[in-house]
Amino acid sequence: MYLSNLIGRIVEKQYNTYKVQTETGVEKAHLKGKIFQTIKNKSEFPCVGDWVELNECDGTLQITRVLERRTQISRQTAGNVTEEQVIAANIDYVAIVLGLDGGRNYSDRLLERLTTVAWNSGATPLVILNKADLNDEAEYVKFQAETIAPGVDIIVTSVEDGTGINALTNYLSKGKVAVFIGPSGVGKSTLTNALLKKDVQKTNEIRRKDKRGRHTTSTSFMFELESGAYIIDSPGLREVQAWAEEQNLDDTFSEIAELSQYCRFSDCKHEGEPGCAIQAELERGYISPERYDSYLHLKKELAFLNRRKAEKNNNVERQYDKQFSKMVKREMSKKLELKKY
Ligand SMILES: Nc1nc2c(ncn2[C@@H]2O[C@H](COP(=O)(O)OP(=O)(O)OP(=O)(O)O)[C@@H](O)[C@H]2O)c(=O)[nH]1
Ligand SMILES: [Zn+2]
Repeated sequence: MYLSNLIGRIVEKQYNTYKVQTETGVEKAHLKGKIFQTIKNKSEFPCVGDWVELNECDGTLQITRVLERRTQISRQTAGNVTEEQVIAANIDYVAIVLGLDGGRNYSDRLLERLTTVAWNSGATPLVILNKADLNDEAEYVKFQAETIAPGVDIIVTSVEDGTGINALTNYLSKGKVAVFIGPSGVGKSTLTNALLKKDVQKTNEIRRKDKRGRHTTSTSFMFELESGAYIIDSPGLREVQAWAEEQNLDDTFSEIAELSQYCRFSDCKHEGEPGCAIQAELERGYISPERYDSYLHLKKELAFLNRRKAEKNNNVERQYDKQFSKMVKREMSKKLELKKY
């Protein structure tokens, strides 16, 4: 039997093996060889959350096409290559989880960085300040975080005593997809388990498998909650390296973006130019020096990333140029040879 143009959604990815949710259930699927001819870079490979077209041939499913993504969260490929790797697609919320238990589990700078990555995804960023039971000043940290991530909803939670779990559940209605990002140990898996309720056992099994092979596994999952919402858990999202555009900084640092229209020069870099509105507000104390430094730092980091991206594109173009000139030479020499006769 041969069926074509079935539609499914990828719910699990391990290297190049996929599991796809179709109308009839979850099934294994492979990439159709032909798809490699149309894929130009790593970011176009199907990932968890992608809607795909499938062919069924003798009981095996083949992924033939990835449908256009509404949103996507990416990171930089590990190592020195500047390449975008999409980790999850068609997500509605990027939930940035931070811990209120002190140490490295919360910092304004980390929040700025992760908010920038979240804005770049096209999904709605959401901040979860977890472990409220371990901090008497949770509401104060929330207040502070609101100034660091303007325009982003912030939920204070504790899996320990149940604080905020209902508030979080309100976002996760039928069909919505959320991914948790944040440093290790802030409670991402614990939160997932709390949201899953009935299916705790199942997650634990999966988590154990995941934990055992943390360094070797690359399995990403999409879990369905009772409400019909989904949560994506991916090792790739645990150590998210910034992959964003400079313009995403305007969302993260919206007050700086707004103020910069009052700078004397329209291309003001806010680094000591005369008539700089940012500098003026910095002196008045409206913008903190730490936030200003963080802004410049992230801006430089993203500019660097963009330069490397551009260089890479140039290299690709140069390669095409080389191939083209080789082809021209070949054609020319053919013509010359023809002339000889
Ligand atoms: N007191 C308290 N402890 C919590 C809370 N949430 C999680 N924990 C504990 O924090 C520890 C780390 O939680 P995990 O869920 O493994 O953290 P994670 O973010 O998934 O960490 P990685 O899997 O390494 O990325 C565990 O011992 C949890 O029991 C909370 O709200 N309150
Ligand atoms: Zn300026």
